[in-house]
Amino acid sequence: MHRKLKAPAESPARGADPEVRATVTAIIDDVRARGDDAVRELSARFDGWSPERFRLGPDEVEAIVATVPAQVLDDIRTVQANVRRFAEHQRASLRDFEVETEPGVLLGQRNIPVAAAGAYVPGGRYPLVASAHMTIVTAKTAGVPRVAACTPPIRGQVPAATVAAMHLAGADEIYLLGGVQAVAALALGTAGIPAVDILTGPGNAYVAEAKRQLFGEVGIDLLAGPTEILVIADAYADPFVVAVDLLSQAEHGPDSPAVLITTSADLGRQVLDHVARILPGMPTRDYAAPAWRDHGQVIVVDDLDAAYALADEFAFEHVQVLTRQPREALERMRDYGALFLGEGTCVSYGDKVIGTNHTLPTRRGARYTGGLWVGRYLKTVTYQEVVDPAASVALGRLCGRASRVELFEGHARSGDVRAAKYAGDPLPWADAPAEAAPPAQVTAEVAP
Ligand SMILES: NC(=O)c1ccc[n+]([C@@H]2O[C@H](COP(=O)([O-])OP(=O)(O)OC[C@H]3O[C@@H](n4cnc5c(N)ncnc54)[C@H](O)[C@@H]3O)[C@@H](O)[C@H]2O)c1
Ligand SMILES: [Zn+2]
Repeated sequence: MHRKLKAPAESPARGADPEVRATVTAIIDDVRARGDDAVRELSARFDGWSPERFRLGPDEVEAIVATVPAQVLDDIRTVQANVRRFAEHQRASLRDFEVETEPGVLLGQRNIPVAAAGAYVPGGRYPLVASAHMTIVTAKTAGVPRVAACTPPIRGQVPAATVAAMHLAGADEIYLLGGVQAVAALALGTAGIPAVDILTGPGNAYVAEAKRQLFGEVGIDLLAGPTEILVIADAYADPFVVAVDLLSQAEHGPDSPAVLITTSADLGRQVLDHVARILPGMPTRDYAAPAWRDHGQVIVVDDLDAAYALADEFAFEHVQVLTRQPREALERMRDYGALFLGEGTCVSYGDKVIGTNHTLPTRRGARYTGGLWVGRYLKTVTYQEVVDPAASVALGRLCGRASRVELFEGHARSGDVRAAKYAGDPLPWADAPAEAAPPAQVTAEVAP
């Protein structure tokens, strides 16, 4: 049982809205057909930006980095070190291995970095400096040799701190280009922007939909669309902190939902009061106010069991747990992009500084994936070798029988020839090809 102290004005978005889907298809088709000419026109139309070249040369990068204050550069280095350290631990958790599963049978696994990754760094509303760390540092930690990074100009201006972060993260190519046209160019390749093998990074609904439509022709990390926050709080939580944290994510954009699930109706009411008081004075209220009005919710539940169960149904990108025993959520919850345990941390730490990746699944993608991590830039591939002829004979006979059950005579013969070569098994089909009987299908009558 639960009741809503504040219901959303709009039901939560699931999947792309048809207008976004159609716009994105048209842009991708245009880039596919006309390459760089289309990219230039689209960038002019959506971002008022159509330079001779979208790629920044080394001198331009150097000049832009030189305009960034030293403290900002220092902080970028500190945060990138945090992201790199965590990514290195993740990399170390992935092993290449080879096992002898039976005498003479060697099976192995290797993790191979993709050759080229595209890193999308959002910048429509805010210069998302931190996204550069998340995609580029992580790709480089995985060992990706070529990382091509894109970010849009912001209202015709070069986002200098973002470019500095891209450069310090180790991007091999930096393009001032955003939106669907950037994603399509990276995925499909143009004369000026060579294609990549995987596209990664967060973005608005258009960018996320573009990745969805291009998936297959190019790899993607996950659909990391408009940010979501869900707070689980009991009577122990500080309602002021809860209100501040909910609004911290509502400011991402008017389509960013913020949801509180609480066991305390009293806390819920206090949070609503604080929000009403703080929101009008927020410099980012143009985004945060409609986000809260249309997508904000405060839900009261009977107990924490109900809170965890309901939170799993939301399967939100960020889940912050402000309860007496926050670590309990580790055992109790299944569906979230990232968990933030206790008052000592918050989603903003994850977004900006702490070192876990902020590129996370939205719109219930957390049911089937976690966020971006070093493993996304690696392909886990397998190999095999049989070094004992006796083992190949046993496998060859097994393969012959197993393949004939499936009526795959050609597959069966690859097993037969090895059993013949190493153990002298007869090859009736080779000696008398015309007389070989067709295999009998294994079927059963099923009573109606
Ligand atoms: N899920 C995550 O991990 C995560 C992390 C950080 C940020 N985000 C999200 O990233 C998003 C960033 O969005 P943003 O808009 O600021 O930057 P963005 O870079 O994603 O998108 C800006 C681009 O969108 C294109 N665009 C805008 N309106 C368009 C239209 N009507 N038709 C076609 N193209 C259009 C423009 O080309 C522009 O360059 C936010 O929604 C934020 O919540 C998500
Ligand atoms: Zn955020």
